[in-house]
Amino acid sequence: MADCNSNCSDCSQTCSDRTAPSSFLIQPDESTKIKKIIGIVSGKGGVGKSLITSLLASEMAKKGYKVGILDADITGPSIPKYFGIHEKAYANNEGKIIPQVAENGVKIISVNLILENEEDPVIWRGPIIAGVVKQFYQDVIWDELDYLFIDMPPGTGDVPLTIFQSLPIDGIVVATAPSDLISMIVKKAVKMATMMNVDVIGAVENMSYLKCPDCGKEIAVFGESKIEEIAKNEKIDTFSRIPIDPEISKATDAGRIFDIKEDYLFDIVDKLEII
Ligand SMILES: Nc1ncnc2c1ncn2[C@@H]1O[C@H](COP(=O)(O)OP(=O)(O)OP(=O)(O)O)[C@@H](O)[C@H]1O
Repeated sequence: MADCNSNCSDCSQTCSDRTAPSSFLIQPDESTKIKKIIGIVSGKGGVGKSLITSLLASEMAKKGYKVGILDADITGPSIPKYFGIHEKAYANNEGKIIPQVAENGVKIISVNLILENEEDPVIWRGPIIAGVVKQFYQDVIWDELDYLFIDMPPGTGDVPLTIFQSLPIDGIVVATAPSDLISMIVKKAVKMATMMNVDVIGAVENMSYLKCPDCGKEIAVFGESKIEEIAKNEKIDTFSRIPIDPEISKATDAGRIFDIKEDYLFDIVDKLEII
């Protein structure tokens, strides 16, 4: 503009500087270089989002990538337990947080690594929780990562919204389970991502079936799989199914999720390599 004095506070013109939407994106520490940030979302808690996050991270680490997990499920953190981590994260001289590193090399930050007692409940209001998640991105020394997976809080509320607005998320993986209720709520999560201009990389149906150990027949314990229908309706081109597998509960209870041999998520993993 011809008569612009660069001081918007004493100018009433409606120029492009004033109308351009301001970005809420936050920056990580200057030593941090993250190539891809992937959120794992679910419309509803209890579908196995943390399991899917842990399996994806472990598969990518197995392929030789540098991987981190930011456990943003602040009120229900399960990631450290799945990787057998009980030590605390600590701060360096500059007050930056050093994440814990699992046996398979995956770097992890979670509220459970900073609470005095991992059984203590987190009774914080939304803005405080969102602030902690932002700190886990800004103030953690992640160094160089090929993939940072974010175990998002369930639902489409205040905290997931803040994460979508503040972190440069490259794509999401949607966690679901074979139930009508969950399928309906999944659509909300997908719509939220679309409204935030975030790509949906794929969907995973957890507890999709149980394989009979004697005859190999697939039993639809929680009802027939809905994943193909969801993928078609929501135009998601990649999906995987995880069965109910006693090896999974054994591995998570033992803190050794990286011992799971079956690559149930290979379709999603392949896609993550090319996005
Ligand atoms: N497919 C599965 N087979 C066997 N056990 C499973 C399976 N999925 C989840 N589990 C077990 O259920 C428990 C809860 O899983 P997980 O933490 O992933 O889900 P959640 O925290 O309830 O859900 P979300 O992370 O979506 O809020 C874990 O102990 C896990 O081992």
